[in-house]
Amino acid sequence: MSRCAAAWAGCVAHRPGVCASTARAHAGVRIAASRRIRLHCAKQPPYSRRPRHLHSLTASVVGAQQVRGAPAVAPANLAVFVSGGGSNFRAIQEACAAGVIKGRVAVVVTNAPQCGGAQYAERLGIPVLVYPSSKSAKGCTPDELVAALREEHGVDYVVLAGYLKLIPPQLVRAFPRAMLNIHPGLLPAFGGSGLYGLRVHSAVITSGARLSGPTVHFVDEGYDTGPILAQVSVAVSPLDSPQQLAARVLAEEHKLYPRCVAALCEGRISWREDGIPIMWTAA
Ligand SMILES: Nc1nc2c(c(=O)[nH]1)N[C@@H](CN(C=O)c1ccc(C(=O)N[C@@H](CCC(=O)O)C(=O)O)cc1)CN2
Ligand SMILES: NCC(=O)N[C@@H]1O[C@H](COP(=O)([O-])[O-])[C@@H](O)[C@H]1O
Repeated sequence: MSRCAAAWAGCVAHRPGVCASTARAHAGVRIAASRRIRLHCAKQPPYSRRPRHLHSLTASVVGAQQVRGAPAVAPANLAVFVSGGGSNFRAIQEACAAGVIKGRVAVVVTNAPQCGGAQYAERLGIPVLVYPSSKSAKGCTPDELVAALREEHGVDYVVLAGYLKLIPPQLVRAFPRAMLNIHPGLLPAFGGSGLYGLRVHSAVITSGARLSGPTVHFVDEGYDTGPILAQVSVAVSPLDSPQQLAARVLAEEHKLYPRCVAALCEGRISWREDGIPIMWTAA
């Protein structure tokens, strides 16, 4: 077994062999009824870099008449990164199962194989990879992780959901404008190294701020410095405990994140010339 395959086997937290890769048929699809979706069509990434599940926008002809309708595209393959309880992962998984997100969770990545998110993935039969390696768990190298996500699992988009380690530059570069994170504060405030989980809520309360809330942003090489996609505000009382504020913010996360991932999978995000993303809703 090659080092890489061995690494893949080694970095599969629960069992070797994973191969849900995707021989997804690209049935001929209908031309998008662009009039139905007010999509500000910014420059799309070059065809070769467009997510595979959006490649197959070809016309299908029924009889003599060309049929026009919403594009029937294959569901996007998602990689979800977790470190803790996994409630955001669960919200995304449930939204995929309900058809709210046109995607499927193809693989989960964690630095903590015993965490609640990884255990939930195992119960659903979703492969779990370990990144990075730690004293207690052998994981992938950055290059092995990129190869596993791209080649083994055919991942189109990466979704960080309570993941607490730095995503390496190799992975950031491999998924341009295709990797999201959710932060439990209103970036750019209350973000960056050392600010995660309850620490964010403690800092907000200590500051006396009266508003907080989740931020969904694209991921770049720094902690919480990528372009912001969406935010929701939550009232803060000076009498709040960090746990009370965390619960209110988390409830909004579970609504906001699936909406953002759905927009990403449906191509309903365009980009301002200066690199600010804009999320559009279907008409
Ligand atoms: N390249 C990127 N990687 C990650 C990002 C990102 O924006 N770019 N976001 C984080 C998630 N996050 C906030 O949303 C975050 C997570 C963790 C930390 C942090 O300070 N971590 C500690 C280690 C914590 C631990 O091991 O328990 C640290 O690095 O010292 C800050 C922000 C995910 N990755
Ligand atoms: N900076 C990263 C960070 O603090 N992420 C936060 O960790 C929690 C994970 O909960 P979950 O594991 O139940 O989804 C969520 O509140 C998420 O915003």
